[in-house]
Amino acid sequence: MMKKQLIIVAGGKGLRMGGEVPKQFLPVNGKPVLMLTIETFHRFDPEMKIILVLPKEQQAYWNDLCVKYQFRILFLLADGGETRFHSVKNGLALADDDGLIGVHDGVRPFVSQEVIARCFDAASINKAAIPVIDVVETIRKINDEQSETVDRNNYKLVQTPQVFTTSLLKMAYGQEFTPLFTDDASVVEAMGVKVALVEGNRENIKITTPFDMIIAKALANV
Ligand SMILES: Nc1ccn([C@@H]2O[C@H](COP(=O)(O)OP(=O)(O)OP(=O)(O)O)[C@@H](O)[C@H]2O)c(=O)n1
Ligand SMILES: C[C@](O)(CO)[C@H](O)COP(=O)(O)O
Repeated sequence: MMKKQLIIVAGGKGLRMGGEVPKQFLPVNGKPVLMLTIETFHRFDPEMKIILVLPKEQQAYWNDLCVKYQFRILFLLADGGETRFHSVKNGLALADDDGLIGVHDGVRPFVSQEVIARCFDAASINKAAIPVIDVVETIRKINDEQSETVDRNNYKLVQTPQVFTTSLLKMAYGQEFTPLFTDDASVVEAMGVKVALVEGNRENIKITTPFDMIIAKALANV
């Protein structure tokens, strides 16, 4: 079996959430979101090496939270960067060179064990795998002043964890940044590598806005 590593990115500003406390530290079910996310992956594989990316200025607060909540899962800490791309790159610098590596948003605590397994299994065969779900609403494309309905069957919503062979991801993150790199698959694809799609889970929301916190609290009680 291939060795597994994981980068959890929580280095963003959370501007769309707003508020004083960064969204990854907001409590859901009595615990900071980020702890729920880390626990989910530790449950999947307690041997997995976890690299957590956090803004430098939040690291002391996080360490205090770990003491307060008696959080015992081990992780390495890397500094957040200017964009998600730069945060992942900082995390990758602490990763070993071999095996598989996943990248997961710290604010997606509800990824299922089945989806994590599916992503790692597919990546062990295809080198690159990401979870996606169907679009459940009609999509409209805006063209200047006009707009038109497009066929939603041509689109998928993309989630994390996005899993790759570590050698491939390290090579991909050696490329120069472009704003089109909004996830890890887009970075790998820029090298001409095909990414396999596996089924994600609808609960695997990215907690982005205050509305998502309402959903998160409801999901935690299901
Ligand atoms: N410079 C950045 C930007 C984003 N992220 C992480 O990437 C994930 C997805 O980003 P998103 O949820 O959209 O977070 P923010 O960029 O923080 O949100 P916003 O755009 O509202 O400021 C989050 O876990 C976020 O912390 C990161 O590690 N470093
Ligand atoms: C990586 C991601 O979660 C895939 O859906 C997403 O692109 C990150 O969110 P952002 O708003 O683009 O930072």
